[in-house]
Amino acid sequence: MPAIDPAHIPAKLFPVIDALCTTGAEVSRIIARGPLGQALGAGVGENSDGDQQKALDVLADEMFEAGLRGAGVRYYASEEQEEVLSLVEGGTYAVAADPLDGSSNIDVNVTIGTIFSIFEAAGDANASFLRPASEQVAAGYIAYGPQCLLALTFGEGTQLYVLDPETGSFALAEAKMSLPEAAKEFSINASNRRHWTPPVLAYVEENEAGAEGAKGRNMNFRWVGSLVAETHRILTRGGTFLYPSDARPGYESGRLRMVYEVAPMAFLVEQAGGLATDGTTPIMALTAEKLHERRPFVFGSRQEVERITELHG
Ligand SMILES: O=P(O)(O)OC[C@H]1O[C@](O)(COP(=O)(O)O)[C@@H](O)[C@@H]1O
Ligand SMILES: [Mg+2]
Ligand SMILES: [Mg+2]
Repeated sequence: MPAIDPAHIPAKLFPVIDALCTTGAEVSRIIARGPLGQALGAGVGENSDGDQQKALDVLADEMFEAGLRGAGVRYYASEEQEEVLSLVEGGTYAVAADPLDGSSNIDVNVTIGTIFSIFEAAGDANASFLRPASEQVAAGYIAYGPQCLLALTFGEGTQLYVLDPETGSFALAEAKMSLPEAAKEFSINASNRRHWTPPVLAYVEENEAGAEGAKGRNMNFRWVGSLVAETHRILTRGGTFLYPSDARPGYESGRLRMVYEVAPMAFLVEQAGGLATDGTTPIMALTAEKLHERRPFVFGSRQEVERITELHG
């Protein structure tokens, strides 16, 4: 039995998507065993961005690399690897991944995930990924939460699948996700308030003023610390997410990485009817210049993202 219902997946891409799902289901089983298995949240080193690596970051990276190699993928770029890995000579696709997103939540049983972006392989390893986000042929995330979910796009809407624990295969739950145009919730790491730029502070203050302010309605606040969980909530019931640039050293372009976090999430969000920008410019119009480069990231309900752009004007 394939690891995902093939009905809505382009045939050419099916082996790659099936490998991502097979691996995702295995990662999900390891996470579900938690402390009964190996110490998933233990620190084991540092990645090229200087982030601490947890045991599960490294394990998930190895598992996705092996799965994609088995599916004939040409190039694999990962948050956990300094350089692009060449997997299978002559392979058609290049896959970038954040194998384990939300590492700080591994030990506390809060939703974590895997994010991936797929391009057709280009002339060389780096050129396969350093290109406009609009050239992605597919993107998705797997959310390891109360349910194990997969959101997936091929540029014709965003599909939602759920891993059926009875069969071990992802089944279609929603053929076309639709992100509400108006938002009732916003998400930003509020502990960085003193470092924000004036437009970001102005947006948050508008939300805080609620019904008594210019906005004329109340906004609720949420911060999980897992981009995958945050994106899934916003795709489901609307909202906005901001990880802007701020005045901390090293945060000139925010925290999130363009190639394997920002670009794939932007593709999924826009295909569900939302907007995704760096504060002003649509992410899908941007091109990464370096594999691990960061980008300020703002996405979510259309009306809110437009308001944030206006405040930056
Ligand atoms: O530490 P902060 O500022 O809350 O940042 C949280 C953000 O960092 C991330 O955890 C980065 O991802 P990784 O766990 O893959 O490094 C995002 O999932 C999340 O949105
Ligand atoms: Mg991440
Ligand atoms: Mg990660």
